[in-house]
Amino acid sequence: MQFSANLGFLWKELSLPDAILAAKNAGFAAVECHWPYDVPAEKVKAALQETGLKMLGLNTRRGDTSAGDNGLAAIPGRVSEARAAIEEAIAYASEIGTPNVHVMAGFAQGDEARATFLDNLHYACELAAQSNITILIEPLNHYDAPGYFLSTTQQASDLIALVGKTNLKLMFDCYHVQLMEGDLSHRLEKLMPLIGHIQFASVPDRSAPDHGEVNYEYIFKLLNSLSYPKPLGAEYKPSGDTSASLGWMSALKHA
Ligand SMILES: O=C(O)C(=O)[C@@H](O)CO
Ligand SMILES: [Mg+2]
Repeated sequence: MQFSANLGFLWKELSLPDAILAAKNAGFAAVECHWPYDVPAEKVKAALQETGLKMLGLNTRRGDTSAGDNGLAAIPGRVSEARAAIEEAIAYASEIGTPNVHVMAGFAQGDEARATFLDNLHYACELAAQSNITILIEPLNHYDAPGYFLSTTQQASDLIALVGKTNLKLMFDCYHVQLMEGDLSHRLEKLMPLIGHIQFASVPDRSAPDHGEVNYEYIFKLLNSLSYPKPLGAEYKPSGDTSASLGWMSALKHA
């Protein structure tokens, strides 16, 4: 198994370029991040080149977080902001060689939100295809993100079918899926053709994946048996120093 360090949570105290170096030194095969926009893309690109790591994914900007925004793409009346965020994310990803962009839906419910999300996803997929980029959508759990538009894998599968683009995939975050739906093994097997990236953390406390209600040794063995080819995203919140939280890596690498 190979792992991707999610630098939105790991080595958060370091600048993004330094966090990339730390991930390399700790033995990660790749990195991913949340919102890299405060760092010029050339600096991130230089760190990726120096380490030989790929940045597997990044997110669209969330909007005005001080006003509570958590994404824009499903919010009726904010289409031009949502599309600007999509354009910015695709341009940044394309500059640093990132293959996936997670388009964040935001807090909204109902038919108008769904229609808005579908239109914006269509727009994002067409634009991303020009740079060979995949668009990801990620169901988030109701405890951390109450009222978020996208909360289940069923909803995500329906949206992917409706948009009908081969570069629209599911971000299967085991942490969120376990909290909302459980049945991880069957869901991973069933949804494998739709999955663009997988993330993990302990459940329910979202820290290192060496305790809690999910047995990741079992899950990673299953992914191996399904020949899942990509690094798995370690997106957890270390309870202290990131480097001291990595005991799980050697234990799970050979799952
Ligand atoms: O919270 C998560 O899980 C993520 O993957 C973020 O990128 C989006 O909030
Ligand atoms: Mg996630």
